[in-house]
Amino acid sequence: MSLPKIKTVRAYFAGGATADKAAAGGDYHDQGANHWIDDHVATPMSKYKQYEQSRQSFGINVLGTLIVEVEADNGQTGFAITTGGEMGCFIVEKHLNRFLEGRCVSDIKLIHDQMMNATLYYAGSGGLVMNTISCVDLALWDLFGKVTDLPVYKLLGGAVRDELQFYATGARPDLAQQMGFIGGKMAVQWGPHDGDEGIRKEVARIAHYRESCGPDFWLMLDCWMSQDVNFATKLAHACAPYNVKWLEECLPPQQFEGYAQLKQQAPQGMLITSGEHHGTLQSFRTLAETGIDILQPDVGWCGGLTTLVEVAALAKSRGQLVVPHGSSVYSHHAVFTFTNSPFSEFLMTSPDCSTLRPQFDPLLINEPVPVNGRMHKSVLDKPGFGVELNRDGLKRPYQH
Ligand SMILES: C[C@H](O)[C@H](O)[C@@H](O)[C@@H](O)C(=O)O
Ligand SMILES: [Mg+2]
Repeated sequence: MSLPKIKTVRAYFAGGATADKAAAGGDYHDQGANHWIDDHVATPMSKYKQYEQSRQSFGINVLGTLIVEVEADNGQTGFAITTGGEMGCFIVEKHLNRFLEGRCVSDIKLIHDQMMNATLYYAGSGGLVMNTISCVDLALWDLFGKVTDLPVYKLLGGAVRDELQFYATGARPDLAQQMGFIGGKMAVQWGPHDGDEGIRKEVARIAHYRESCGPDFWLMLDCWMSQDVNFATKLAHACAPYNVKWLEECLPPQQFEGYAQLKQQAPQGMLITSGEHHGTLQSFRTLAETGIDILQPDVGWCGGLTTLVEVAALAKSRGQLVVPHGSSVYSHHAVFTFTNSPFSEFLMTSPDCSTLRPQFDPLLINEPVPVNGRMHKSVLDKPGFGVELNRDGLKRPYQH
């Protein structure tokens, strides 16, 4: 089978700080008003009163969505979206394009290695540049699937299970349970600056949902880098009587020693997890060595599908789980092929968690959502990642 070459790459953005209104999509924090995802979620900025109520107030949604489209010389195209916006467009069109154009559509790993090494001098181990590289990598996998007429999960070696089960992230674990999810993860709302009263408030909320959801429904807390080891340890022990399954991302990404300490100090049986804001295989190796239980890379932020596959193998070698941060079809295809990913995340993007809105709505056409908390592999049986791009309102700020 002679494969086409890559003719060009184009980068667009939607939403973000230069847009006149919230646009959601890949930057799913870029929501309108009165949305659970921006309602007093604890963050490292919460100690500053003016930034305590809303993450948008400190700029969580300034980047907006980056859309990368790769066109082959036979006219077929692949695309992907992530958090990255206009600045990501510059990196794609003015730097990364040189590693793609002229290459065979199957040269995904070579292109990935060159993008990672060529940006080392300004990328560090995560953030905008890693998001951008991830988006290019995902677009290349989508194109490869379109050209070979295969879904990405089959390109990766095929499914190890017929059905995937999901927990839901949102403000209403009770509604998630009614929708058939296996668990509900809530965003922590209080942090170290709130002291023991903050812990009491978190525990009261957990106690309420334990009461309404019964003894076995999974309840988790997502701490979004907002804590220190002492607060996280105290919160973990205070929540233990309510069978909280895991505490997630208690500390900033670089505090590897803190994660190791927290894992040691956490109650027996409670899982400690992190990873969504880590990038590069090397960072995940260091994170895995802290001994935490679940690695949670975001495939649109960690280095792409090429990196996610490597992280999953690393975790598997250590008996650790890899449960990617919610990233819709971009992680579903991978998770179906990982033996150490027994479940995955569905992130509620409806404002009150009462409906199953696709995570990257409105940018992905035919974006699937779990039915009764599950998804059969056949849902993904379309070429590439199986979604099409809604081009309304996209802007291409740079050409090359
Ligand atoms: C709910 C959390 O605060 C984040 O908004 C969420 O995107 C992420 O941490 C998650 O695990 O879903
Ligand atoms: Mg999280």
